[in-house]
Amino acid sequence: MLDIRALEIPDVLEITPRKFGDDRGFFSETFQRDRLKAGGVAADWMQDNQSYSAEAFTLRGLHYQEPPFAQDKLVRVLRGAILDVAVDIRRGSPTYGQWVSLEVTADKFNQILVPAGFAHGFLTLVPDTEVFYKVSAPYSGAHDRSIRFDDPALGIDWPLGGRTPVLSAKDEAAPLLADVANPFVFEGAAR
Ligand SMILES: Cc1cn([C@H]2C[C@H](O)[C@@H](COP(=O)(O)OP(=O)(O)O[C@H]3O[C@@H](C)C(=O)[C@@H](O)[C@H]3O)O2)c(=O)[nH]c1=O
Repeated sequence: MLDIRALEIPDVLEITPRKFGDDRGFFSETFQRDRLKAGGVAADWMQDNQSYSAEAFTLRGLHYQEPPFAQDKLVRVLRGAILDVAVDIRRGSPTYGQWVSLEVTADKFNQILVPAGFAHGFLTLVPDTEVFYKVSAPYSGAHDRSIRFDDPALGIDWPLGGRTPVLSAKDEAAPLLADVANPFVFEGAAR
């Protein structure tokens, strides 16, 4: 069993797998291909990624890979909590340049599905946060792109409370959406 909920941009989904609790703890099928497929999420999952961020207010993003290495991403949190953000960068999309966010946490046990054609990033809300995600295409450094997390054209409301986030050198130097090569074109809603 799987709870699937469309977010404000309906190609972005919150997915919550069933959790079976008992005296020992719990059990859950955190990924089940056919059940996801039945819910409209048919990706050829290719690679699993895990990242650990030591500090709260670590911001990774906004990232995407250009075709033919564009990735759907299915993101969950093993430890800690993040605010996950997806930005629609599909030219011609009715929601082009708009973003959605979702708190994804180990406690909520939820996941977010971010399709290809979206730039993706997250902010850790607590220290020692571990994120685990499946992607539908392998990593290609030559196709990897970043957009500035604070691009004024996007106006993402990161809950930083005036703090400067911990960023990689790559993300620190990232260009604005208007200045990146962006080959994505809207071809209708994914589901
Ligand atoms: C993403 C990735 C990175 N790497 C290497 C490249 C680099 O030396 C090191 C760290 O890479 P990054 O700084 O890009 O890691 P990070 O900033 O965590 O990048 C990730 O951010 C989130 C928001 C995403 O959406 C992911 O797709 C990915 O872009 O790991 C791989 O070998 N395979 C991969 O799939």
